[in-house]
Amino acid sequence: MADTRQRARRTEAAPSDVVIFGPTVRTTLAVAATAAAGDMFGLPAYWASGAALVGGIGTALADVREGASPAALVYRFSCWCGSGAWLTYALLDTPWKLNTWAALGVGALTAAVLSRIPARDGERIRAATTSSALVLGSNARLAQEWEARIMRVVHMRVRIEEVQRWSNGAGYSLLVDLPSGGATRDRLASAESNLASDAKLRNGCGVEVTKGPNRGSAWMHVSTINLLGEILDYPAEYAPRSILEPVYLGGYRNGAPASVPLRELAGLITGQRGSGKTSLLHALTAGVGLCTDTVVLHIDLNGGGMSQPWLDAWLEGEVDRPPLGWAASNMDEALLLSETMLAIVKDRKRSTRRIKKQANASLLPVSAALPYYLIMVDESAEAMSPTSNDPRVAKLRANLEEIQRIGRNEAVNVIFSGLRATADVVSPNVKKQSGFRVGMFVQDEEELSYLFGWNKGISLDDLDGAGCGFVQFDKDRPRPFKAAFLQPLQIGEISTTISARRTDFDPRAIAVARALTGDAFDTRFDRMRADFADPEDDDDLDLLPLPAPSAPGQLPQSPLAQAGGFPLAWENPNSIAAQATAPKQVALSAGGGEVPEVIAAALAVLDGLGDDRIHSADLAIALGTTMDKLAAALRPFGVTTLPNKFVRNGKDRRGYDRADLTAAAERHRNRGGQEAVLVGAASPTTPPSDSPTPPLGESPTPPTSPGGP
Ligand SMILES: Nc1ncnc2c1ncn2[C@@H]1O[C@H](COP(=O)(O)OP(=O)(O)OP(=O)(O)O)[C@@H](O)[C@H]1O
Repeated sequence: MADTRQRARRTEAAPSDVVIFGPTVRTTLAVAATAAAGDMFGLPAYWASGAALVGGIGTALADVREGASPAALVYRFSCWCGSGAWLTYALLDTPWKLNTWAALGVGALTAAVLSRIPARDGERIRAATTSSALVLGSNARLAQEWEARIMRVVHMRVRIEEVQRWSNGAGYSLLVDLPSGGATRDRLASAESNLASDAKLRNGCGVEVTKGPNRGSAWMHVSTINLLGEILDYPAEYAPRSILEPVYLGGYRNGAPASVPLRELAGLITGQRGSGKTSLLHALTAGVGLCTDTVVLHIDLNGGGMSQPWLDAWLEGEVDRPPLGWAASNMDEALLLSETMLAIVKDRKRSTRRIKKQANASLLPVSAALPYYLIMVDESAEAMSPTSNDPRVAKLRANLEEIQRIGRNEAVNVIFSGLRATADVVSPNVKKQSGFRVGMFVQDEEELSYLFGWNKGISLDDLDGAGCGFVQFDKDRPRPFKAAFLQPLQIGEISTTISARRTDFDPRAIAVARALTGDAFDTRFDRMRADFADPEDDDDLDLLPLPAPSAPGQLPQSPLAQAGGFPLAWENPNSIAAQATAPKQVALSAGGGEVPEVIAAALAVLDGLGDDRIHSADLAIALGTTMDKLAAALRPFGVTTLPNKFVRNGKDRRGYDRADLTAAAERHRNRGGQEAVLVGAASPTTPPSDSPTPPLGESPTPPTSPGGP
């Protein structure tokens, strides 16, 4: 179909005979007229040779600059030499002889016949463009400009076969035909950065070279508007899917979705602190968790930050089970998890032979009844460091590496995430086994080289701060991308969706786990609850400072919008308009005065929403705290969640009622702030009643910037 279209365009654009022969006839008449006039006025013959030589050299230089093909260059130079030679001869003798005019006629005919050679140069570029006359002109110019640029920078005489403008307006792609003689795509790719600088692209924009339709061709993607500086919201569309489909990570510069085929590819994610690794792990947890044939397991030995937001709704009793099949936040639990999963992989190798045979598949067919397990390991240094002296670390590392090595077919996969790809964080084996690699933003280009190898031509200038990175699949070149961003409120939403519909460990895996661990497998959720829940008896909770809601001016502004209303243009992987899921911005109503700050803030949130009820998760997010802490802060004032769930935004959950909050404020006023005094007395850190209380979520010292420019 595409071929047919292209052929049709070529036919449309083919120059007519009039177009080809016209210039030849005009040039011949001009040469004849010059000869006649020169003869009449006695013009010396050397003027003719000199003018022809200068004209020939000038045309050849212009052709080289514009990247004309060698054949076209030789043709045009020969035309100048032929005309010059004839004119010189005619002026030396006389043009008024039959043989002399006949020689000019033969020369003109030869030139006309061969004139298709240079015409083909323009033809192929015109053929590559769309039918719009306006676009045709600019695309042809663009093609010529890049042919000349590649000649100048890479010394390759390429042909641009096709120009495709991106529908989001942020750049274009060029189909490059490499010259014969063994020129490789890699040579072109290694000059990506040089080409971007020659083209004077804006900061954050760049050139990317990817595979073309054959080995002698390449696609060159040129971004002219920096989409990586934009926030890309995770799509608010949670339809059930399968791990056999690629999992959505974010977007490439041209707005196309960046997705990873995780059924068979193990992964490694690196990036300095604050680069957006955890956010990317959230996107992966969401993408894999929403599949109906998967179970996600987390290991995070550095405080469990990766798992916490996913477990909050379950810890608050909003759902009956966690969205994660297992989450380990300490070494003992991680060891138990890794040993269990290793035993499951080994058992699957034996027990699933018949299933594979029946399905006539070499790869284990996964389903809700026989799920795929993904183990995600955050902060790998704690879990995996080959230089650690702790024998438990060595054991955990050995287990996870073995699972990664042998678990592909059996559908048990591992993704590691760490600060660096150096041997002190992950062993070289993990790097080798990981067919899916991500290098998030770093300050030092060397860090990317540890992961992707040296001399890959990738440059930090291609990235634009936290959330940006390079992604590589197998041996493909690393490509810049922007990870999709999940706000805590959206994690809460997705976690309840996953909890409600995810599959569970298959019966055979449960039997293996029980045989290995005894009760420990069945009681893992109890331990998770103990590890991840907030302490119940924290008397300071009601004194938590209230958050200062961000004013709209503090929200990140789209540079595209600033630049003149250019529409934000990330393609939605599900072709469904993504909805922004940022927490609602609310203004604190005045009059906290005698009313406890937490009650005043909750009422302000309801005012902002224009509603009388709010789900606990939504209120906690709006106040920048957890549901546990919020419940504990409201309890002393007699405010608890309503006994029954209610529906908001299509979700049926528990939450708070405005009437309870107003009644609490009233009671508090009438009692002269008695509850606060009682609660506050428990803590020596209680501020005096007349000192201004900092807002909930705001720390006494301002948090430092998360790194990255
Ligand atoms: N995809 C993204 N889009 C926009 N901003 C992002 C994105 N990812 C991260 N950020 C910003 O960067 C901050 C740090 O992100 P994150 O916590 O994921 O980094 P990290 O690499 O895991 O850091 P650490 O190692 O310290 O935990 C976030 O709070 C957010 O402000």
